[in-house]
Amino acid sequence: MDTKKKLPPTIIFIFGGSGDLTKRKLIPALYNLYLDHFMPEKYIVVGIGRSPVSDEDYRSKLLEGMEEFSRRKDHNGKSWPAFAENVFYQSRDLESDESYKGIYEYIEQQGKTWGVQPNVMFYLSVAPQLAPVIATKLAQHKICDDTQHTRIVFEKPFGHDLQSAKELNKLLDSLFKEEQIYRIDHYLGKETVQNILAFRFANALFEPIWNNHYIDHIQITAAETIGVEDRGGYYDQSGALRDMVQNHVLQLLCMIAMEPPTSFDSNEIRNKKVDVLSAIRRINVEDVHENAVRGQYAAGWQKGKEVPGYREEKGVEPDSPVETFVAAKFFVDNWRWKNVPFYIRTGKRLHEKTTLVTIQFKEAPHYSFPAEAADTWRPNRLTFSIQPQMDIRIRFQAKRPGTEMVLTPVDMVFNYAEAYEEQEPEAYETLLEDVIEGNQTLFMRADQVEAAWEVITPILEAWHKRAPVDFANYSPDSWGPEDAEALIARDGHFWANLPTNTGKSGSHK
Ligand SMILES: NC(=O)C1=CN([C@@H]2O[C@H](COP(=O)(O)OP(=O)(O)OC[C@H]3O[C@@H](n4cnc5c(N)ncnc54)[C@H](OP(=O)(O)O)[C@@H]3O)[C@@H](O)[C@H]2O)C=CC1
Ligand SMILES: O=C1O[C@H](COP(=O)(O)O)[C@@H](O)[C@H](O)[C@H]1O
Repeated sequence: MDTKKKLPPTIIFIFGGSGDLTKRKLIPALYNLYLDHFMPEKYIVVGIGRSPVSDEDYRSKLLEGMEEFSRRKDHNGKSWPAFAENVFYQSRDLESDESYKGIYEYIEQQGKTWGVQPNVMFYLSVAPQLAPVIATKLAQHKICDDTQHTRIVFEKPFGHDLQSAKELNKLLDSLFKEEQIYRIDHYLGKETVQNILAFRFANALFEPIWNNHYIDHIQITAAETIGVEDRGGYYDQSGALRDMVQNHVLQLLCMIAMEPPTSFDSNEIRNKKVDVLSAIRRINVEDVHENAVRGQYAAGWQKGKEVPGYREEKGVEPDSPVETFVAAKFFVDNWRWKNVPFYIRTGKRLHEKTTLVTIQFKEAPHYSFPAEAADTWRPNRLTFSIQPQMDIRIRFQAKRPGTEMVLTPVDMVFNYAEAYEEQEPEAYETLLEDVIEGNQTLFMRADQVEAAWEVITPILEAWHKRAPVDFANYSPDSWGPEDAEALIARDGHFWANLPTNTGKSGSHK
């Protein structure tokens, strides 16, 4: 069978088709979907930007680096040239009405050629300030009507703060149906993130202990080694709290903390996540310094390479107060999670690229072993290693081989690469496939976005009021500022990293 599902003919407009995200993520994802037979039989991809580029040059530019980003080489008779035949470029200014007349006519014409009204996806891969302009013009020109035929995809950031997110949601609500709107959080498309739900809700084993009776605390780490690269202009208006915590980190928290859904219906899942976000205790602005820490990377060395400090990056103000690191402590005020701290940290130019969710269980209630047997006794720990290492591991005590009773912590590991031959899809592949098929489960609903903004608003306010202290306060290749260690150490814990013997069962520090 050539296509897994019979999908209607589809036109995919990528607004911002000449941009970075399109080249690095969107086109490789669409190409991989095509290779895997997940694209509709009839499709057209139209990149739109202002730069004048011919179709041929556009395709050549997209192909540069494709080897690096595409998972697979040509197979099953499918190839880049055959895919690219249906990829076009149009030079249009998306602030001008003329452009939308042209887009309208293009869709009409293509519908006639195919003999059917096509599904149309508009992917807004443009700067966020263009989003309301484009949405308004799409509606004014009756291009994005309120039928299921048209879908509109919004990249992050969705709003700059609670107020602007509300305004954008209000505008979109006045123009489109919620079923047409896809707000992307690419972490939700990651295979290992989706597997948190499978792990929790497809297995009966863990649910009875998934609560404050057995869980001591939870940690979420989303660490990156890169700096802001060429996105300094954007990042300096954003910072780590907006860029990572408001969306990706809080969504991970929701996956861990949500109640079991009654079905896999997209609204049911999203309702359960909104419940978590609404239950997160709002930190008083005056108490933010006790619950949240910020940092900014200094100049220094990383993996043998000299790297600039944040304030020396292109597009960044030389006295920028913007944070490149955040650590915070949250509580989810409900029956399940009462008094269980959720520690989160994220930052750039850290020691390792790693995204980890760690569930730390409480200590065994009674040590029946002799004290000398258990000097490295550790409480049980479950770790979801999201990336780049992809595994789920459970730490437990085992007897070390020998005549003496000596206990050491070991890991039982489920490793994706060892368990499955198939290569996992990139997040954008999963998400684009869902938009093509009209499945909103992995996309943010309006109330979800607003609830997440509400969680971070007190921190934004407190940091806006108080000048940052001691910036730049952490070195490249470190784990962030010392205050982040203090935040968790005050509660008698320390940040968890993956054991160095990653991927194999073995002893655990
Ligand atoms: N790049 C990344 O890694 C990530 C990006 N994002 C988000 O994705 C979006 C796009 O980011 P990115 O690709 O990096 O941005 P770029 O700056 O690389 O690209 C912006 C695109 O917008 C086009 N554009 C700008 N103004 C107009 C206009 N008036 N009319 C038509 N086209 C216009 C540009 O075309 P031209 O220059 O030809 O006019 C270009 O194609 C942003 O919202 C960003 O926050 C989210 C996560 C990661
Ligand atoms: O959304 C964003 O995510 C990336 C990190 O994504 P990952 O999939 O590589 O973990 C981050 O670098 C970027 O600043 C942020 O906008």
